[in-house]
Amino acid sequence: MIKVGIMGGTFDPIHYGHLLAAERARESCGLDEIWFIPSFQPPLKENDPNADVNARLEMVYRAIDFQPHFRAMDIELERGGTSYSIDTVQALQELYPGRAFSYIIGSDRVNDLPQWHRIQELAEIVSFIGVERPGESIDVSLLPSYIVDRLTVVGMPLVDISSTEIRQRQADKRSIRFMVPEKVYSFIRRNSLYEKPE
Ligand SMILES: Nc1ncnc2c1ncn2[C@@H]1O[C@H](COP(=O)(O)OP(=O)(O)OP(=O)(O)O)[C@@H](O)[C@H]1O
Ligand SMILES: O=C(O)c1ccc[n+]([C@@H]2O[C@H](COP(=O)([O-])O)[C@@H](O)[C@H]2O)c1
Repeated sequence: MIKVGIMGGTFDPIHYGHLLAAERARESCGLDEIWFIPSFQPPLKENDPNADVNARLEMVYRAIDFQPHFRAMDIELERGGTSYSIDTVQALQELYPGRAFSYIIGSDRVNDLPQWHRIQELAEIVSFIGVERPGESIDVSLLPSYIVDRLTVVGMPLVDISSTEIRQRQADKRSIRFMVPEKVYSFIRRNSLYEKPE
């Protein structure tokens, strides 16, 4: 079985927190590949993404350029609608047999796993790899056993970067350099993403 880690996200924009989470999950869990999958419409977020789908996908491509184990997939962007993970994983299983899928998620998303759509079915077909991020610790005592049994928490240095902060900094004309890979930085700047209208 080829072991695939799914790194799903809004990626509005992708940043070093996402990339390090994916790399540490790959190393700790012996994953063969990481598939970055931008959501069309993230299920539990109140606001719509700011940048359009093409820009978010392009930034993912730029961020993972030349990384041998990383690839990007537009399956959720093509499907449209709310990007439920159960739909994505079921489609991937049909399209790519012979793979074992794990879902890589930060601590904020680990804690809200019980609210995910058809979570019991999802937990039967994927395992979860959790990474800590600042602001919210993984609390397994609050999770049902069908999730805890399928969850591996891997270590990573806390990276205090969020896409929200990057968008806010860009709107305020503060620096976002070194929060994102250089090729993402130049794309954001060249296309004036996240800037406030004058
Ligand atoms: N700094 C980080 N460290 C570890 N995991 C992260 C980090 N930032 C995001 N993640 C995880 O990556 C996945 C996708 O995150 P997402 O694209 O929503 O980024 P975000 O920075 O949380 O965005 P926003 O600030 O817009 O909510 C989620 O599972 C999230 O928990
Ligand atoms: O399927 C769900 O109900 C569900 C609920 C919340 C998040 N997810 C997925 O988790 C990933 C991270 O979500 P987000 O909102 O932090 O960008 C992304 O792939 C989402 O589609 C999925």
